[in-house]
Amino acid sequence: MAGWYSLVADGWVMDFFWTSLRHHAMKDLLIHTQNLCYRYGRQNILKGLDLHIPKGSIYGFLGPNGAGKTTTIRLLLGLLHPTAGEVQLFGRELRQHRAEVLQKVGALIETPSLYRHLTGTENLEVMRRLLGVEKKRVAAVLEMVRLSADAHRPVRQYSLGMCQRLGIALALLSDPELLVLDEPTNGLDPSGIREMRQLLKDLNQQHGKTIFVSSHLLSEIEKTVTHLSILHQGKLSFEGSVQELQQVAIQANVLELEVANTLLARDVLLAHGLAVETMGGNWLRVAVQEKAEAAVLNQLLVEQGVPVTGLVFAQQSLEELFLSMTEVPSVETSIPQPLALV
Ligand SMILES: Nc1ncnc2c1ncn2[C@@H]1O[C@H](COP(=O)(O)OP(=O)(O)OP(=O)(O)O)[C@@H](O)[C@H]1O
Repeated sequence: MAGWYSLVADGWVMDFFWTSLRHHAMKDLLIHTQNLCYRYGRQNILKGLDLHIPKGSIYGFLGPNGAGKTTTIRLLLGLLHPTAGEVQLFGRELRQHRAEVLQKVGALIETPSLYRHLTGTENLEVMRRLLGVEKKRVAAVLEMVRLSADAHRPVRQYSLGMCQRLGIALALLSDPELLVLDEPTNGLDPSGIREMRQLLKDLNQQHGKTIFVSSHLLSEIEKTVTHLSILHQGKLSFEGSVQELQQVAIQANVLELEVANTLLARDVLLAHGLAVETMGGNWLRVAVQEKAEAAVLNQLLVEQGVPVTGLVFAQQSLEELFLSMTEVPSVETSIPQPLALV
């Protein structure tokens, strides 16, 4: 039986939940990667990513620090070349149509490069001239990121959240259809994070922007995104809608058992190939696929001389599911072990 971690590793999630995006009409995908691979020297960072970012979505790209999010974004923007696989933007292969497709993309990678002695307006004006866009875009993008009131203050007086919003305003100057944002909430306080979430929703819903946003925290973007993928050790462990991820969490039942002898119970369960986590007191956690397995496990433990004194189902939160998909599992391995002698 698969545990909640091996459930993902076994491809169970892929088989049952990677459906809606894979079958999205290709013309509706603003970003599509196939078997995207990247290596720094001998280190394989990305091992065959198939990303599907639908037009009109806010797509969260999740993974812990060092997972390869920035590397992926650099590949999407043509700043790095894949060691294998390809990137399509707006249905066209990036390498062959680079200039044409990238003019429809605005990007913010990590912290924006800003002239701190210049005002918000002046920073935008410098970029506006470089891009050759209309003068009225400056006021328009300041309004979009809600910086109009602070536009004439020098950037050195801006908070980190204001700097991030000015960075997004810079990315919006050319009126791109697609915004690519690398961890825009990094380092922001809770109110800055809330403002950023609202800004992304407004840009999506009121201004029609498709947004690809990376983050290492599900909780920061869970309520904002329409679709998401989870990057783990160079591969995607999930891609789909938020509702589909919730379905995975619901189906990944976790059974909590109170037993008289946790060491013996643990050995019995491990010997049957189950993923077991020791909790406080006399409690153990076991991942099961169906609720009916509770009765089977109860009987098994009793037969092996371990009375079960408590039995509760705990549903995984999305955050727990995300952690189980991206961390080295805290559960003990499900390698079968010999039964301990009573
Ligand atoms: N120029 C480089 N040369 C060698 N290795 C690199 C280089 N840039 C990144 N790496 C490595 O590639 C891996 C992925 O890095 P990347 O910055 O893409 O991850 P990330 O998911 O964006 O992480 P973070 O959230 O910490 O920025 C890391 O192990 C990193 O050390």
